[in-house]
Amino acid sequence: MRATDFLKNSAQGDWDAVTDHPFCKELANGTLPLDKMRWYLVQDYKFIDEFVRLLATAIAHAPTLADGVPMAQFLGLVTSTENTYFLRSFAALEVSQQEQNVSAAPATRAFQDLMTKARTSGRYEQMLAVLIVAEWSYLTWANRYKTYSADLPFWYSEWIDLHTGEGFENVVAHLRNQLDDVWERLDDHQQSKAATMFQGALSCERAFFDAAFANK
Ligand SMILES: Cc1ncc(CN)c(N)n1
Repeated sequence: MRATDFLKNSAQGDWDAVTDHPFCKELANGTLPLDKMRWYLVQDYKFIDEFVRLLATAIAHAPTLADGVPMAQFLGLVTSTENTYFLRSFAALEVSQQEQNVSAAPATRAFQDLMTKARTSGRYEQMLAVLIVAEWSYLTWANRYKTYSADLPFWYSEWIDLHTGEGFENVVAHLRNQLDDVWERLDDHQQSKAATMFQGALSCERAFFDAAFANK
């Protein structure tokens, strides 16, 4: 079995909760209350700040240029198309700079701390474990909803678009292949640390959606 399938299976309850969350269902059918989306966008932009640092560090730890290039291209997308999606959504939903400047919520802080831990671990497999959870879980939920209605507002529809499609499928496949490849060369201790990082990230994803759905 692939290491990444083994890791997912080891946290199936959280995986199912994240990839079939009511927050995503309401986002996709356009019934998500705008205040919940505003909360999510403000807090997720804080998530992105630390995510970009983690991805950049993983690129620096990639064994070869060929291993790093797909991640570098993805970093380019996150810091261009995805970044402007946030800025356009803040403007359209009238989220002022002051509202964007609120502190990170506990669920956001916990996720930032986990990403910082992975980033400063010096261990490629731990960085990959967090990146894989973040992108594979989003690909899985977003794939459920890619045939959304044509009148869905862009702040909902483009969030699905950013997490579906061939390019994003390839990013997730690449990240998974990277971890699957290094896994067999890790000792038990290193595998266990990476598994803890994977499970911790999934638990953070679940808490983040729960907090956004409860709007707190
Ligand atoms: C919390 C969270 N997790 C994952 C993603 C995927 N890009 C995100 N934007 N935010």
